[in-house]
Amino acid sequence: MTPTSEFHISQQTEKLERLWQIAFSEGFPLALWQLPQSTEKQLIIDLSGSTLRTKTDLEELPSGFVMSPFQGESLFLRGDLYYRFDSNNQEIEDELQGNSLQASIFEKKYIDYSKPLSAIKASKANKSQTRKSTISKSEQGFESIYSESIFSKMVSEAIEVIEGGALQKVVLSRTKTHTLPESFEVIEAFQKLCRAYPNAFISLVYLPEFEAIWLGATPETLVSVDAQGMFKTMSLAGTQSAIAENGTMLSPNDIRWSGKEIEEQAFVSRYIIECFKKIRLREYFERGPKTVQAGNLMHLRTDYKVDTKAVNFPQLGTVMLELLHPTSAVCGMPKPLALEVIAQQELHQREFYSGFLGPVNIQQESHLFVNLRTVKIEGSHATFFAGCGITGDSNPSKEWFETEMKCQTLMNVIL
Ligand SMILES: C=C(O[C@H]1C=CC=C(C(=O)O)[C@@H]1O)C(=O)O
Repeated sequence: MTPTSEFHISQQTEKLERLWQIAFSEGFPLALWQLPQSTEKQLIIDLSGSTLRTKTDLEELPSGFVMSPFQGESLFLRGDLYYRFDSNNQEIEDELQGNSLQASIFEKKYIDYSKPLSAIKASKANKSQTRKSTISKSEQGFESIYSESIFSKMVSEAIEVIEGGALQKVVLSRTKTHTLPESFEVIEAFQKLCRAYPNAFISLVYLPEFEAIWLGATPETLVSVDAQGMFKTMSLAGTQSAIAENGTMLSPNDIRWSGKEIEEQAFVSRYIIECFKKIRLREYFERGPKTVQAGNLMHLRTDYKVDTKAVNFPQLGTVMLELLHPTSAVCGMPKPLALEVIAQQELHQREFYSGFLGPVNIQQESHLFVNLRTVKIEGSHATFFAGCGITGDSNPSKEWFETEMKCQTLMNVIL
């Protein structure tokens, strides 16, 4: 190998990290992700200077990345620059790249390979140090507005509403904030999640206007439409640990579900079928429920599929997205009352937790996921979000423990 090609290879493996650091310090919104069961990482950088707020219309939007809060308008990150990297972080350069001129202008302007990556990281650390001072004081370790007794009281009050008869299910959530270790690096954390959870959608999104980075490993597809026009969604609910008491990993066949968990997941399936009924769509394929593993957890999942070409319904993705979100995997049934109970009971704003996110119109595909198993990073603080489905048969301390396990999915890997 010649010294020049060695230099090229080291440039290539560092490129992902350099692009992230540069876009972050210059204040460009950007998103990095790995689709489930793929080893390819994709990155887009929005150079427009302001993030667009828009309805997620899959027929109208150009290539980009959608980040939607639980309630309110979605943000759209334009894919001005688009990169793909293989499992060794080597850039994949082929005809799909499509923006080579803009990319080379950007890279010439901002990337200085004579400056070691460590120096760029150090200047970035100084920036986030400045941000840190704007965040409320925190003890070392962890803090939360929720204690087990506060959360259990919320769950008990929700059960009382359910017993009153008007509400069938509600998903209540909580947060938990930690100080990040000194050695914490977002790209490294992202890579760790990619390795730990190959079946999840792993994402890292920087939103300068919120001064926050969102990192996540969600197991739940909300709406996906592939290049062949195949629409997919899923009903995911019911949670158990995937780890036995002796510390060994369980297999899905070892799991037995209680009536409460079966009912909780059936509510989500029924909700999806109601959405199909609203648009008089009968030609959907349904498979499940089956037990699936999501990292340290097991869930019950039913998959739904529609061939939009066969039913001549190209806008199905957009129409279903509008009907589905928020599903009763994150909200409840009936939806309006569940939203009221969430607003009354929860002490935090959900922000982007339990919203949806994902690439839109990239290589003629759109893949939107429910933003679960997610953490918001602001300066040196990480806020974890987790929720659980409450039905009439819920037990408050079990629900607390369930949210604890859901926070662990990310905490185990990044803290
Ligand atoms: C609301 C969350 O999970 C949903 C998805 C799977 C299982 C769930 C449950 O068992 O409650 C939730 O519906 C979360 O992870 O914060």
